[in-house]
Amino acid sequence: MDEVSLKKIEQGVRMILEAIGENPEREGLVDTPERVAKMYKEIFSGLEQDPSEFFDTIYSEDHEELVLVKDISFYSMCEHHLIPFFGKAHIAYIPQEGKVAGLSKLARAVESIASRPQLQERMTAALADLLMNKLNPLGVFIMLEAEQLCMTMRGIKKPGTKTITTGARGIFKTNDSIRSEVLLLMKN
Ligand SMILES: Nc1nc2c(ncn2[C@@H]2O[C@H](COP(=O)(O)OP(=O)(O)OP(=O)(O)O)[C@@H](O)[C@H]2O)c(=O)[nH]1
Ligand SMILES: [Zn+2]
Repeated sequence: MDEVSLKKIEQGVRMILEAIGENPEREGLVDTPERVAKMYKEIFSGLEQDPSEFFDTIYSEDHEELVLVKDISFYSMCEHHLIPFFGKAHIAYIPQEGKVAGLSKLARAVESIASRPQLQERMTAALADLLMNKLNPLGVFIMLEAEQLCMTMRGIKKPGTKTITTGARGIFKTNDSIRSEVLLLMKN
């Protein structure tokens, strides 16, 4: 995000503050537009990234069994209301042809795909498709569990509700016992 874009955000935030009846020049708020612009640059940084690059280096490892990284925490921004949804991502795949990703790259992909205006379903599918494309595994299974603040702190106001989304590809779509196994491991 360049200087011009940051200034645009600052102007927008100043207008919002005025519109809600606040004084953007008062001491506590005077630096707020600049802070918010910096914050947006950070939390939307995924828009300037291509998460597929995290999988340009893959390892050759003779492991054709399940790999599961669970409880990857994430924060994203609901694109309908621009307030956060946040929770945990669980990522499972079964490599084939010895193609294995560095484990941290799975968490980097979550971070990058979360760091843009998002919907939980799209984020889930994007992770599943990314791993299918880059690793060509036997299958991928993604689960995201999140609290959507637009449902809990405003609107219908149902604190404690959680949204769970899954994305199954390859063998996880066709083989019930492998799917059950991964679901059990994710929920334990
Ligand atoms: N499917 C899906 N819906 C989402 C997600 N995040 C927010 N929403 C929903 O997007 C919808 C937007 O509905 P609108 O009627 O356009 O907006 P609204 O008047 O603010 O709706 P309420 O939230 O019901 O007050 C709401 O039902 C939200 O719960 C998401 O990640 N996935
Ligand atoms: Zn929302």
